[in-house]
Amino acid sequence: MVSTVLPLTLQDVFVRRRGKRLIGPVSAELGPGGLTMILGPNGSGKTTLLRVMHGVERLSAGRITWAVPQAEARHHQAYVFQTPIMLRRTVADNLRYPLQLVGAPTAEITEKVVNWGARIGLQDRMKLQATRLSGGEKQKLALARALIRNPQVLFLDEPCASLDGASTRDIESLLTEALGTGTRIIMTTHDLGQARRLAQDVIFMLHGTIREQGAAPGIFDAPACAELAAFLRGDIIG
Ligand SMILES: Nc1ncnc2c1ncn2[C@@H]1O[C@H](COP(=O)(O)OP(=O)(O)OP(=O)(O)O)[C@@H](O)[C@H]1O
Repeated sequence: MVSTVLPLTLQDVFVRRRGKRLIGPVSAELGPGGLTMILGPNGSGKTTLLRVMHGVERLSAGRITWAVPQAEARHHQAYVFQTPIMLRRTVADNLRYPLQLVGAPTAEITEKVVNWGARIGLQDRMKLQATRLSGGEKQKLALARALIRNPQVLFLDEPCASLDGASTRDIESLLTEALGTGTRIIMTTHDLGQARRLAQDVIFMLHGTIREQGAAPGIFDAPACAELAAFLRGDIIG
């Protein structure tokens, strides 16, 4: 897949709510390809930054631009929340829904739903209410529902929080496959092992600003700032 929506550029972005600065100033450019991991302590602004990039957080100042108009860029993005939101419908219907929204042909929908149901190991539970799945199964379904439309850019907010090792491995496999087909991934995690396994580059947030940014694995082995070094050691910072 060749990305047409990237690069994504943030220029002096601020988000303020009720007199409090959540993030800012933040400037960054994200080019095509690869996985950017946003790291930082609780409250450092990771989720806010992700939501800003996805265009669902109102800016107080600054600019966000894509290579195409923002409305068009939105069509090529998907966002997976930390707590997966299931439609109160069957597993198959959850997979079908994003394809129906874009008016995909019925034969294509059927084929993709069967294919993705099998890829996430739910082929025997396609008629089960999605709300009855386990946490790990729900998160895999949420990810499949995001990937089924083959987005150019995928945002994920802590997709493996509170999942066990097996579910985390399954999710990471799906992400690696998506990367292989050209999907640009931007995500947050508190799991430093996962960050090292997946990241091609890192944005380290502290107090609402990007404190450090750089390519992996170098940034893990030789962080420039003391705060990132401490964070990677597992020290409590912030
Ligand atoms: N709508 C809002 N109004 C006021 N404050 C908010 C709002 N949304 C977020 N915040 C605050 O902004 C700060 C950044 O929040 P954010 O969720 O982006 O951090 P985070 O790095 O993702 O944290 P965590 O690791 O705990 O998920 C926090 O102090 C949070 O309480």
